[in-house]
Amino acid sequence: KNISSKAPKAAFSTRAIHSGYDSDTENGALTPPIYMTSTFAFDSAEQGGARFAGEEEGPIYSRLGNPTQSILETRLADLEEGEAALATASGMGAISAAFWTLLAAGDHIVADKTLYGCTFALIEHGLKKFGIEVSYVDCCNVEEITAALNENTKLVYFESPVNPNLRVMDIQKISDEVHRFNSEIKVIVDNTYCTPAIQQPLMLGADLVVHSATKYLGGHGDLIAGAVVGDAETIQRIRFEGLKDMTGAVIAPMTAFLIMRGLKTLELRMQRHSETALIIAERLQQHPAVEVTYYPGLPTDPYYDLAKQQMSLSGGMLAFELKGGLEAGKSFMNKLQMIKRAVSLGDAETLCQHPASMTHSTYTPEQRLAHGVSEGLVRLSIGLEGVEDIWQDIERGLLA
Ligand SMILES: C/C=C(/N=C/c1c(COP(=O)(O)O)cnc(C)c1O)C(=O)O
Repeated sequence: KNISSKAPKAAFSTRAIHSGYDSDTENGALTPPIYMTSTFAFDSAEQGGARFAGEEEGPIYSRLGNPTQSILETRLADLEEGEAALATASGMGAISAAFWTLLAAGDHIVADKTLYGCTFALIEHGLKKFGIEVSYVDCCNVEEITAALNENTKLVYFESPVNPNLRVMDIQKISDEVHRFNSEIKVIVDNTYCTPAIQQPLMLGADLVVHSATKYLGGHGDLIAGAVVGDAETIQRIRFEGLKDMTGAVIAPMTAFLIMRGLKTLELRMQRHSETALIIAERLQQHPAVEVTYYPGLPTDPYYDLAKQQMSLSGGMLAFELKGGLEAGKSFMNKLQMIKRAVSLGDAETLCQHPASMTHSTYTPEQRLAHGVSEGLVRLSIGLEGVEDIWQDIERGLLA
């Protein structure tokens, strides 16, 4: 049962646990069954035809949809305050399915200058190859966005906070200004760093939200998945064009089940990640070996006020630079013992990586300079371990 449909809206954590699933329909099973099937039998030839024609509801084939996946999609749409959601095999599957569905040769998009490395690569080595124009701007400055809009602009795309440098954008202001110019332009926000537990871009005027569900939504470093959330019509188009035919980036039923398991503790985990990250950020900021610390929860952070306004918590991601630059950063990383040197983020385990040579190595050094990914930056995904254990590992690295 979608609890929220009966009473006044249930709490976020209640909906994260229950929304979209009714055990009465599944022999009382407390948790959603995993439909490990590639295809579904029809009662008759006519029923099969009716389902393909969209005249009758019901499953057809697991690339077009699967009951376990559908429960997850209902839940994600509920949590992000969208009409519908599409779960995909990866975050890049979600982003590419959206781009390929919504764009055609000759179209123009505006994107923030700093994007996750593979999103940047999708634009540079994918969209551009098919005649799509891109303007990279600093989306923290709304005037730069509106100045870049033209009659061919179809999408405005950004992450907030940004991976890896934690710049924050004013989602409401951007959405208002872009839609004032042309209400047909879709504002797409990558909400991976926050999750709906912290920030709901659709409530701030955005048209679509994308996620790497690999990260906080799954929350346990044990899957790769993605999601797009938005209005029913657009999600339907992305499902039946970008997903079904163009990317085939279909989510596995087992993965959908694991994400629903992760969602049950999402609010709890984001609270703990945020609480610990703030303590670590404050200590880093005060440490003599640290040049600069980026964390929107620090009162001294340039994005502190805006983050306070549009994010309920400050999240578990932070980044910093050491006074000795890149070499010191690498030496720091190589001294870590409990903290893992690994890309990805949002796991119970604290992870540390070097964007310039890892997640953002798709940018050339010149591009990194222009797009705001500095060579010495170290990124931390603060996990759920004890804060003193995390700090002890970090401090050991800093003493090096
Ligand atoms: C190794 C991966 C990292 N990130 C990924 C990512 C994706 C892409 O998501 P899949 O990896 O395709 O699920 C989309 N959007 C954002 C803001 C991301 O950070 C990483 O940064 O460490």
